[in-house]
Amino acid sequence: MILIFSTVNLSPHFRLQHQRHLLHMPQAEVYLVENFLSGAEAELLKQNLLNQAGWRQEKLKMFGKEVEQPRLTAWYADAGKAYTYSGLTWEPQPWLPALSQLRQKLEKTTGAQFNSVLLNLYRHGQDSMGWHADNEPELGQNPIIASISLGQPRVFAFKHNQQPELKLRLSLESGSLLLMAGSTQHFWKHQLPKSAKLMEPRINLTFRFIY
Ligand SMILES: O=C(O)CCC(=O)C(=O)O
Ligand SMILES: [Fe+2]
Repeated sequence: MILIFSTVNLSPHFRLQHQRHLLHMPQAEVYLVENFLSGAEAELLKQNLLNQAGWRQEKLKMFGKEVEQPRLTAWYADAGKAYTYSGLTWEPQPWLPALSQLRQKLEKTTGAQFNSVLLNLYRHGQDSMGWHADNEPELGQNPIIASISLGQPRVFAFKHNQQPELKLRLSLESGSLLLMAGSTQHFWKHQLPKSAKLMEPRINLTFRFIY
């Protein structure tokens, strides 16, 4: 089988400029751009999205019981792109102007294309996301996931699927861009753990390309 994903390649320029692969992550291609947005831009965007995004509290079926997801979510995408995630199928909302602008900036910086964005709102330290890989079939073989963080810095963790000693924790600061590419989703899982500390809200945006 030949898979061609030419439209979503990262530009060589981005690869060179942001050569900082996170330390010791074999079989992954991960980049961190700490100041993708300035502090002021990130704060403005956070307020805008807190007020304007169509936040929803989704329920999931776990062992036959309905439980609320420990975060709020919103999903924006080009028309006709539905997405199945954790057993839920999302019908996209049309892009907010602030999100279109951010997509343009991201596409210009990375050379990759994105047609959807999942927003997560972690209201406080008890909101979280469990271990998973972004490996749904509609994301293609080696997806490029661009993750932008706004507001409260939170710990983000990676662990390797087969080698438990390979793990890494980093703090995702407001305005940062974490980019996962290549074979990352095949070999690593990631999570956003709960924190016992008192925490302000954080918004995370993961831009994706849905086939
Ligand atoms: O909030 C984060 O930083 C992670 C979000 C995430 O992993 C996802 O939406 O798939
Ligand atoms: Fe993820």
